[in-house]
Amino acid sequence: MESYKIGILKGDGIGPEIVDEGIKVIQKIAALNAFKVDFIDEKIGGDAIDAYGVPITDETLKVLSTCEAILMGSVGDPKYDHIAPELRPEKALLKMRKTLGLFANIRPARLYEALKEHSPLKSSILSDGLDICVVRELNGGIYFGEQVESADGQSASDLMAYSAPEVKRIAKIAFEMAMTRDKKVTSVDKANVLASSRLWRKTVIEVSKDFPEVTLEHLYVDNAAMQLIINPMQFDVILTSNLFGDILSDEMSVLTGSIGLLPSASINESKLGLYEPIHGSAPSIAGQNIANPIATILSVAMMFRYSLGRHDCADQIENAVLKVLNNGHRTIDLAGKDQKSLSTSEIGDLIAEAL
Ligand SMILES: NC(=O)c1ccc[n+]([C@@H]2O[C@H](COP(=O)([O-])OP(=O)(O)OC[C@H]3O[C@@H](n4cnc5c(N)ncnc54)[C@H](O)[C@@H]3O)[C@@H](O)[C@H]2O)c1
Ligand SMILES: CC(C)[C@H](C(=O)O)[C@@H](O)C(=O)O
Ligand SMILES: [Mg+2]
Repeated sequence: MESYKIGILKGDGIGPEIVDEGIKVIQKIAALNAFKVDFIDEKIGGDAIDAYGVPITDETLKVLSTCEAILMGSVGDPKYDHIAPELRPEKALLKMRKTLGLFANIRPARLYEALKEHSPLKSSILSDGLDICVVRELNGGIYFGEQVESADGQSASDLMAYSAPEVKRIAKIAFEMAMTRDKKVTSVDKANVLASSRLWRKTVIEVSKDFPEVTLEHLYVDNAAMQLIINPMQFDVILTSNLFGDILSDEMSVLTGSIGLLPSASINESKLGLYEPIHGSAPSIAGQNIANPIATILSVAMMFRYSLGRHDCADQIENAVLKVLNNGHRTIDLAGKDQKSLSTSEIGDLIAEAL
């Protein structure tokens, strides 16, 4: 019997609740398609700090590197806001992304017909639905540049640096993605101000020559943030750097109705992938069984598509999510004022049943 080894990182806040629903869906899919899954539970973030004193251990990273894919919930909690920067829960995520070489962060956003009224945008702006894929560079830029804090605590700096090979490899992913979609890439930078963005733009233009069928446009990030609101239909693939991609993807999630819906894949050269919702640990709703698990469940679908090569299972999961939404089932982030909301686990049950 075919079998897959999947690393599980529940993490902090709503992480354990939403990952449990992801596991529920994997178990049902495995039963339906007659394959076996070995779940390897590891700790990350505050959960690891409490157990081991560090947000991720080298042993955990080693174990994860032997998996075919990793499913993560989220990390972070205000209670760790004042510990040393190297020990923060978020540092674990950055270390894992870097150590495992997960340089390509794919963040698709789709507005489902059933959720149209949940988008803050007028229906005239969203006439044909919305289907955008952000391809975010995840191993470089300001997240990994030199950080300096003066001894007197009066100045600090973060370096935003990119090399041409780093830009090239993520640009290639974006153009390849565009070839499977509407053949348009919008590269977002700040080339009117930043040297690293000028290198970014020059390199993206070079890579575009290998993809003559793809239309390439460039936008400055400030304008891109505005264009996402006034004319989101113009976008197909958005190619951008680590920081800009982080910000624009949260903005984009709102257009689809809720940040609780958006999945992500972070992939390396050998297709090992980390799959996680784009949102965080949502501390204020943690432990109440009310978080939306759909972003996590759609991340599981991406796992089957990108790391496990099981497009059939990915389609099955995406169709089940669609069915549940079309039947009007909602967690509290999407329930109307007079509408009954379902819990995290009830939505997970319904999706598993709909498979
Ligand atoms: N990948 C990650 O693990 C990740 C991503 C972003 C933020 N964080 C961390 O999470 C913590 C909280 O950060 P934040 O508040 O800025 O962002 P957040 O994404 O956790 O929450 C933003 C808002 O969205 C809501 N929300 C998020 N996910 C939801 C879901 N599934 N269902 C319903 N509502 C949801 C929250 O309640 C909150 O109102 C911080 O420690 C931050 O560093 C972690
Ligand atoms: C928690 C944080 C390090 C992370 C990021 O900035 O990449 C998060 O916001 C995300 O979007 O995955
Ligand atoms: Mg983010």
